[in-house]
Amino acid sequence: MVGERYEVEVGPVAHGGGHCVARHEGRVVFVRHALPGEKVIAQITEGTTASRFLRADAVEILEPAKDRIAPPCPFSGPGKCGGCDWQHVTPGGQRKLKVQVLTEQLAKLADLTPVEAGWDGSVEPVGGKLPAGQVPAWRTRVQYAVDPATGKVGLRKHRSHDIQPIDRCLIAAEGVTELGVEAHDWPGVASVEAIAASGSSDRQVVLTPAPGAQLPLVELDRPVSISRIDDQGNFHRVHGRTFVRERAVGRTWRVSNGGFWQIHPEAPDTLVDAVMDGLDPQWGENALDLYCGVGLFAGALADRVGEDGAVLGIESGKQAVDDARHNLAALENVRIECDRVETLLPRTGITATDLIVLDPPRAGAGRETVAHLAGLGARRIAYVACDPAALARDLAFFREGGYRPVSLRAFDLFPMTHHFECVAILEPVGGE
Ligand SMILES: C[S@@+](CC[C@H](N)C(=O)[O-])C[C@H]1O[C@@H](n2cnc3c(N)ncnc32)[C@H](O)[C@@H]1O
Repeated sequence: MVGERYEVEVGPVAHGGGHCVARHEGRVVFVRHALPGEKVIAQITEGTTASRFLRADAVEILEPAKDRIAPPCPFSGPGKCGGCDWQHVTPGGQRKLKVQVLTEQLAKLADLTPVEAGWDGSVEPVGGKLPAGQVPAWRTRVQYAVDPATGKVGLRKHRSHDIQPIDRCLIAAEGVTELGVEAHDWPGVASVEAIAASGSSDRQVVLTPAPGAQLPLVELDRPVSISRIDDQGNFHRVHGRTFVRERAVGRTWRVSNGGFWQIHPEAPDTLVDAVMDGLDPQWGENALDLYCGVGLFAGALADRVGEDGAVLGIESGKQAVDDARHNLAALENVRIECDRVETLLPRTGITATDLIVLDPPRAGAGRETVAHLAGLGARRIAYVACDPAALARDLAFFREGGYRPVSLRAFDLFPMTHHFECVAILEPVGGE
């Protein structure tokens, strides 16, 4: 089957892999590099005659959609780099696809229309609208793979360990490009993560050595800190600092190796603004910041609830907790606990709070955690989500707990890919 080609009519975009749904002889085919409404030649990339569904790449476009453009990136296309899904789509067209995905996930998993979710049905562009064919350079963290045969970096192909060699990533932030990682040889290295902090000149590379190899001497085009990851996933300083300083929401944030920080430079301010607008924290209120990372939302909440209020952050990453405590050390009304939310919440003894922010990983918070949160009687809850399916599932659980979304916003914080970020504000059903 793999390698066979069929003419198909392309149906709607599907959640998750940057692909659209088509059918061949009754069987679903997930087609990448296609757009809804197109007629294409799809070449099968995965599946057998026994598979429930097939995967394919659109290798020839017979009838193009009006949102199709020539991919500006030479490394994008069938069988090439798996990093971007939608280089072949206008910026507006990409946001339309994201709108369709969110609409479908809300309907399917939460039984909500956009209006019922408090959503205006748009995915908001971030950082200004760009004309078709121009690519925003937004990725402040890029994970390169190294080809062991050549020592040159590249990016992984879609659903593959194979590497597409590259000499430039168009979505990489200027600070990452300036490091010149692509121009160097990396013998003995399995992967290179390049980080360019926003609002500071901190630059860092994190190297994963190939098994049994010695790290090479690294000389890049500008000063850079270097760390390495051992085979247990622990970070070690090689040169310079083991953290970068990011600037956002009026503060400087220490983010150590392995700690979470939003990749788009405008994401922290965009998301904090959306959460604070939605929650409208009042002086003296108590708030929870769950899955708090290095303390982004906790800091903003603490400023607003003031010394009469209190904020508790919970985060499971030990290094992120150290960073959060360091970043917010000047705020006496903030406490950060290191544990898993689902483990710690039932043990905190907290039975009520005014406000909750939760920003869980892709899997979402899940039924039990949501049920616990719904029992705390919060006036408002802000749910920050990087996966629309997990958001929709958790919104359905919140409904069981007596909460409904009163507003939902979606932000195009990962242009050229199928990813986007949402902020939902929930209130108890029945109001105040
Ligand atoms: C999407 S990030 C959000 C971080 C932070 N709110 C921010 O915007 O910078 C999710 C965070 O949750 C943490 N995490 C993952 N699973 C967790 C769990 N079960 N309990 C607590 N924290 C968890 C991760 O380490 C990560 O820092």
